[in-house]
Amino acid sequence: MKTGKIYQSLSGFYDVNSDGQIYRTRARGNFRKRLIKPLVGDEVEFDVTNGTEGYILKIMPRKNSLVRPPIANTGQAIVVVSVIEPDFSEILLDKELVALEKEHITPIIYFSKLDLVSEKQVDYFSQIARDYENKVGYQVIYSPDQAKNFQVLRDLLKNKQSVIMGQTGAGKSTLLNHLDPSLNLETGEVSKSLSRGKHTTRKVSFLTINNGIIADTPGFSSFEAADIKLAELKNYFPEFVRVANECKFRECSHINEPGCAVKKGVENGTILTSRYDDYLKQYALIKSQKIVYKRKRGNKND
Ligand SMILES: Nc1nc2c(ncn2[C@@H]2O[C@H](COP(=O)(O)OP(=O)(O)OP(=O)(O)O)[C@@H](O)[C@H]2O)c(=O)[nH]1
Ligand SMILES: [Zn+2]
Repeated sequence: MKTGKIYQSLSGFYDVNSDGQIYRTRARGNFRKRLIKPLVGDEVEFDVTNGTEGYILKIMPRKNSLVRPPIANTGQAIVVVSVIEPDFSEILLDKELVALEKEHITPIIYFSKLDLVSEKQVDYFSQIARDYENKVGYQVIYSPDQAKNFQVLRDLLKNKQSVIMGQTGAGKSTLLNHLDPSLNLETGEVSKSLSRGKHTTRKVSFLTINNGIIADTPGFSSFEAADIKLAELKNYFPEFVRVANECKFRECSHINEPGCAVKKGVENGTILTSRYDDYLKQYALIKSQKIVYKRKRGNKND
C-alpha cells in the first residue's frame, strides 16, 4: 500500500503522485457504489498492481472540495474573469465567490482581456476591480502592467496548492502560459458569433509553477450555486458578515427586516448595490429550487 496525491483525472483514470513517481490508478468498485468520486487534490491510499498501475483504496478526509471545478484540498483559487469575449458577468463572478467562500478557499480575482477594450471601458472595469478590493475585500489583479500582474501571481502561487477557474474562453490557459511559458498549454479561439468559448481544457491536472502546484480546469458556460442552504447564503458575502452584528435582529436575512445594517450599507454606499442585488438573485434562486424539490417529493408521496 502506498499514499499519494491525485494529480490528474481523465476518463476514469487517476494519476497519483507518490514521492515524485506517477501511478495510473482506477477507483475500486466499492467507491462507485458509495458514490464517492476521487478528485484531483485528494490524498489517497492505493495499491500498486502492475509497475506503475494501481487501484485507489481509500480517500483521506478532505479539507474542502468544489464541484465546479472538481477539486479537493485547495487553499486558494485564481478566478479568471474576462471583461469581453465572453462578456463580463457580475452574477457569475459572485456565484463563483460564494462557492469559494463556502469552502473557505481564498479567491484571487484576475481580469483578463483588458487589452481588448477601449480606454473608457478599462476605467469602468478598474472601478469594479477597486470596489471588489475595497468594499468586498478580495485581492484583484487588474493592472495595465501585465508583467507586474504575472509576477504578483507567481509570488502568490509559490509553494502553495491552488486552482484556476473561470468561464470557457476566459483565458485560464493563456494566463498559465504567461506565468510559465514552458508549460506550452493549448489555448482556444473564442467563437465570436456566440461570444462563448470553445472548450479547450478537458481534464483537471496539476501544473507546477514557482514550486507550487496549480490545477488547470475545464471552463464552464454556466455556474449554479452549489448546494447552499437559504439561511447560509448571507454568510458567504464577507462584507455582509462584517456588519451583520449591527443588524437589529440576530438572524437578519438582510431582506425585509427593519434596522438592517447591510441595507443601510447599501444606502450609504459602503456595500455595493450590485453585490446586494446578486445576493437577492441567488436567494430567490435557492428558494425556487427548494420549492421545486418539495413539489417533486410531494408528488412521490401522493
Ligand atoms: N487579447 C487577449 N486575448 C486573450 C487574453 N486571454 C485569453 N485570450 C484569448 O482568448 C482565447 C481563449 O483563451 P484560453 O486561454 O484558451 O481560455 P480558457 O479559459 O483556458 O478556455 P477553456 O480551456 O475552454 O476553459 C484564446 O484565443 C486566447 O488567445 C487576453 O488577456 N488578451
Ligand atoms: Zn441585516
